[in-house]
Amino acid sequence: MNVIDRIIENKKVTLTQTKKQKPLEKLKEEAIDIVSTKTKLFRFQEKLKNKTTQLIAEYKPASPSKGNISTLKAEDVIPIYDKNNVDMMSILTEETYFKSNLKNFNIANNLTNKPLLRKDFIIDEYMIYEAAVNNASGILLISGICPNIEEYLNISRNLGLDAVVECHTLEDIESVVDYNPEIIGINNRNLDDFTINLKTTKELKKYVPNYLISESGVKTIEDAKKLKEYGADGILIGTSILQNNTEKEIEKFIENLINVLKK
Ligand SMILES: O=C(O)c1ccccc1NCC(=O)[C@H](O)[C@H](O)COP(=O)(O)O
Repeated sequence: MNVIDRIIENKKVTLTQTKKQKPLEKLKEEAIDIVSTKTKLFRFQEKLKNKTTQLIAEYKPASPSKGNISTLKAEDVIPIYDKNNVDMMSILTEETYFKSNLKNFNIANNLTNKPLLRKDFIIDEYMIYEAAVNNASGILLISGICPNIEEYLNISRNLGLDAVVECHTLEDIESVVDYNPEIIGINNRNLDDFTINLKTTKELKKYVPNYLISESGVKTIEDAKKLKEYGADGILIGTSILQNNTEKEIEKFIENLINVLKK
């Protein structure tokens, strides 16, 4: 079994337990209540309308491809992202391989007003309602992993959540384009072998009908500049930000990223 299959199997088990504590119908009611009081919906799209490339900084303490990345806690990292003016944030909520969780998502929500993406492997509508209840602005739906992109896109839209539909190949895009996804995330990382190729964004840009977020594999400021030149509306970066050891180094890296993306 490869890592992705193991993540999904694991998620099925934890979801069964979570649903016992709070059944879907109850969660749906809570989500609908919360959404009805929200003044701002679809905040990712709102940001992506900007002419400059948006920086989405990710909180990701570990990953299957890198192992442990950072020992910094969400409460240390989110204020650094917030005060250094990243545009949006992505918070991993997968526990086993990425060592983060919904608790970190809530910590982030308490420490910033910026739009937050719930980054996880969404395999059940339950997880979308959970994102809404936890005040997410967006969720990730991965082509080839999400069981029903069309239905889940519609659930997200009804909840005022932006769905980033992640694709890695032209076939992935072709399989979702008829559902008119507002945002496509082009993953530069191949999830079968974890190799990175930033040109994936360049090659697939012309097939993306609306907004494009380029995900993964930015190591240097030069890499971010390239993705901007390829036409990304937003760039999602995790590892290379968090591999910096000190607050000062993280700040400097973000400042340099923003300088190239906002030029
Ligand atoms: O990052 C991984 O190793 C990984 C492995 C398997 C599935 C997903 C994975 N990453 C999820 C992501 O989408 C990235 O965290 C995100 O795009 C940021 O990437 P990076 O800047 O390379 O950390």
